[in-house]
Amino acid sequence: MCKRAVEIKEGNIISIVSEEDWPRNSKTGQVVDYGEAVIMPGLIDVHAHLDDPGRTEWEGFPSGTKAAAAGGITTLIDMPLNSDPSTISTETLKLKVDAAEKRIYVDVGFWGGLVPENAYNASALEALLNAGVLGLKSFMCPSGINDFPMTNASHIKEGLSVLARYKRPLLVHAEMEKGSERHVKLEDDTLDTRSYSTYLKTRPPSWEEAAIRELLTVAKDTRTDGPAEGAHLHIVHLSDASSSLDLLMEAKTNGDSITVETCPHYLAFSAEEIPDGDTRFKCAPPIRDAANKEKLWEALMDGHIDMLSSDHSPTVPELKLLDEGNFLKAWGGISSLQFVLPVTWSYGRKYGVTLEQLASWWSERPAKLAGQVSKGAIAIGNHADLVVWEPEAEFELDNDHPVHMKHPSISAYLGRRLSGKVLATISRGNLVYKEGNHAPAACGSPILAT
Ligand SMILES: NC(=O)N[C@H]1NC(=O)NC1=O
Ligand SMILES: [Zn+2]
Ligand SMILES: [Zn+2]
Repeated sequence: MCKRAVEIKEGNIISIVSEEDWPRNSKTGQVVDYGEAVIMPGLIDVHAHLDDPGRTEWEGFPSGTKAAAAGGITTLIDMPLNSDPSTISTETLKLKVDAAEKRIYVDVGFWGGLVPENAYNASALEALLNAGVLGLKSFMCPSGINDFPMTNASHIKEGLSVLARYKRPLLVHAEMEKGSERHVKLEDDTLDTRSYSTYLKTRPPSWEEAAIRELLTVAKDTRTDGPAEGAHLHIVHLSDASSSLDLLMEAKTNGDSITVETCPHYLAFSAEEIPDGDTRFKCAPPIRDAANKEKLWEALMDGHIDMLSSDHSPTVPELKLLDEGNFLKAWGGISSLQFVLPVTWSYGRKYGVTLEQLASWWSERPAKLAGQVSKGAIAIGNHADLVVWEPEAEFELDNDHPVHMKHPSISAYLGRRLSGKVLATISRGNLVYKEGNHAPAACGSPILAT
């Protein structure tokens, strides 16, 4: 690894100086020497639920962005659901932006929701895009949130045709309920609801495969000279590394404008090790078996999975039903925002993950997806969004570890030993986090597309 100095002025990177050139380039400004630590582009998490406004007892902009800053994330894009109301109109976007104002420690952009109510209303979607959402998000199965109903392929086709004019993406939660393929009947009262395998059987890989197969009937519109050229489809949180992934690889070969993310929890955990009743691990799609996890790593290392995101989807501890341990009734969602960098690094080392790959999965490609041309790389002219961290420093994620998310107790990572300690996080030149402390003021900026 080479030694470099990054020179920052007014929030931007103005030069990158090599070690030999330091003396000649010595400047009058403040110099901070981070010694042997690694300086990488700040992470960009394109998939986080901060639940603000309306469900701030679940998370919130201040706690969520403090956790992000402590984890080296300098930008996050907030999902349109789990807040109340959902972000599906210009009015509800305004509520988001107002709620973020002066309460965020890193930059925050917003996805808008594509729902049946607005899907056939091009002018409503245009208004939402004009108001600054970076793209849209929809579900192909029930979302768990009443004012965020699911979409079908025809809604998605309509959405893509509007997005094409804005060159912005549609993110899709790709699971489609196939009743006949549920391997358990939910009304069966002999089910062992504390057993993870019971839950796993309720959402088989065929649900992901069915959704992706359906999506690909409209994804071809995004090809060059297709009716939705300029639009882009992005599959969120892929868990199934078999047929679903094969379909996506084929679509890419055919020229569809399509990318896919997976999340650290699918790369760190496997079904076999999830204890009975431990609903901290419940998410959708579910964490699958160890063989699937190996295949996900292979696909990530081979470049078939494009990027990573947290899908940080917290709730209040009561709704995780940890006492009862009922996997069928507990809230589905993993709490992870602060830990994604050390988790990806710690669990990825045995696969030979490099720092360059981390920067590609967590910064460069997410920036491209979210249309952030001034972010995602340490380059002259870019925002000075940086994480300084020590890959070799190990720490125990025990009760003494400072955790900034609103409900640390529901995180499946608690109790793990991780390597990779964030020393400092710099967002647009501001030191937003340093060794356990945050900047006194919440100086992140809301990001609106123009
Ligand atoms: N509504 C919501 O956040 N759902 C998320 N939770 C989860 O585990 N998967 C999701 O899509
Ligand atoms: Zn989802
Ligand atoms: Zn999500």
